[in-house]
Amino acid sequence: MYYLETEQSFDSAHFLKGYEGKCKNIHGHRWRVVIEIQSPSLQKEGQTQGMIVDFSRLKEDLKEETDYLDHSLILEKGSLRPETLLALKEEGFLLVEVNFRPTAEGFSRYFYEKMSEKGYNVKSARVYETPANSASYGEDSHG
Ligand SMILES: Nc1nc2c(c(=O)[nH]1)N=C([C@H](O)[C@H](O)COP(=O)(O)OP(=O)(O)OP(=O)(O)O)CN2
Repeated sequence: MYYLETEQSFDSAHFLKGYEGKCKNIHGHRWRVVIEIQSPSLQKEGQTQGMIVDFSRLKEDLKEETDYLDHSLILEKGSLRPETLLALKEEGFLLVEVNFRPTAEGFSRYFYEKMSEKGYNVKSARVYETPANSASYGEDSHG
C-alpha cells in the first residue's frame, strides 16, 4: 500500500456549548489539518505516472475545505439562541454552522468525510487544535 500525506491550516473561532471550563467561551485556534490517503497502486502513465495523485491536486482539494472555514466562527447547530445568531449574521460575521460538536475529534471526522466525498481513499484525518493536542479519525477497511 502507498500512502500520501498533506496538510493545511486555517484560523477560526469556536466554542463548546455545555462545556464547564474556558472552552465554553468563544476562542480561536490555528487549526492544522493533516490528511493521509492510501492506494495499492500508482498511476501508470502521463504526468502523474508513479504517483497516487499529484501533491498539488491533493493540496488544493484540502485547501478548498480549510478555506471554507477560514476566519469564521464555527458553531454547532442549535448552540446559540436564534436572536443571537440573527444578530451575528446582521453584523456580517462569517458563521459556519456544523451538525457536530466542534471538537478536534469532530473536525477530524469532518475532514475525513469531506476528502472521501472528493474521491480520495482516506486513511486518516488528523486535526490539531493546538501544537500539542490533536485528534484523528479513520475507518478500518473491515468496517
Ligand atoms: N478531547 C478534546 N478535549 C478538548 C477539546 C477537544 O476538541 N477535544 N477542546 C477543548 C477546548 O476547545 C480548548 O480550546 C482546548 O483546551 P486546552 O487543551 O485546555 O487548551 P490549551 O492547550 O490552549 O491549554 P492551556 O492550558 O491554555 O495552554 C478542551 N478539551
